[in-house]
Amino acid sequence: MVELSDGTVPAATVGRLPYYLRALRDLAAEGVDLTSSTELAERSGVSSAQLRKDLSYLGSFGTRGVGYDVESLASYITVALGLETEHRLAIVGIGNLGHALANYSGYATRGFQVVALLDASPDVVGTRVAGVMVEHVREVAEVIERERVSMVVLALPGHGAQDVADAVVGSGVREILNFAPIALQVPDDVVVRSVDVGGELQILAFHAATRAAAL
Ligand SMILES: NC(=O)c1ccc[n+]([C@@H]2O[C@H](COP(=O)([O-])OP(=O)(O)OC[C@H]3O[C@@H](n4cnc5c(N)ncnc54)[C@H](O)[C@@H]3O)[C@@H](O)[C@H]2O)c1
Repeated sequence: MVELSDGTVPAATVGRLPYYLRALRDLAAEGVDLTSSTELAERSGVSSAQLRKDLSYLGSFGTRGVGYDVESLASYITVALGLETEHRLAIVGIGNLGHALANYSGYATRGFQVVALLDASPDVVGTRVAGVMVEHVREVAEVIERERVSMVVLALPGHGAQDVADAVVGSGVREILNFAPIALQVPDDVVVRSVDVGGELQILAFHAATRAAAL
């Protein structure tokens, strides 16, 4: 039994596990049964020392001179990440971003299913996106209960996001992926992961500026 939630596994390690899992699944799809830390690290975009350290937090894996068993390590990480049971997602805010997220086809293979879409606009409510009917955000609590939603993605403007987050948390959801440009206030037992493409691009711009300054 792996316990990732008790703080014994560093957050940065947890953040890299999905990359290891994806690399392992690619290897399995290619018919590879055994892999080395060098190969798995290379495919995951980390050093092999980092990979070995990360995996050491989860337990003891691999046989010296033989490598890692692809299937069993993938299963172990799948369990560690809580992906052996499917997570049911709701997306709130079905504009440009919400449409793109709803239509993303990669959820199923990674343990997720989009079961509910919500918006506030009459232009969108009642339409179907990726096969799911968009419902009004005022019904978010009922929808979460009916569809047994376990995670919510917020893709609405910043000004409405806190109210929606409060309703979502009030309905029992403890994991939120936030694209709205605000820092959400949530209780301590709620995990919010915020995505900021603009911020990531600014970091790349910093590296570009640093490289240019060094020339
Ligand atoms: N974090 C990132 O990297 C990133 C990237 C792109 C967009 N965004 C943010 O994501 C949000 C959506 O962007 P977009 O381009 O899809 O905008 P958009 O205007 O196309 O869509 C926003 C949608 O949210 C709906 N909405 C507004 N208030 C709502 C409420 N209270 N409850 C439910 N739905 C509501 C609108 O009706 C609309 O359909 C914006 O806040 C934007 O800043 C973030």
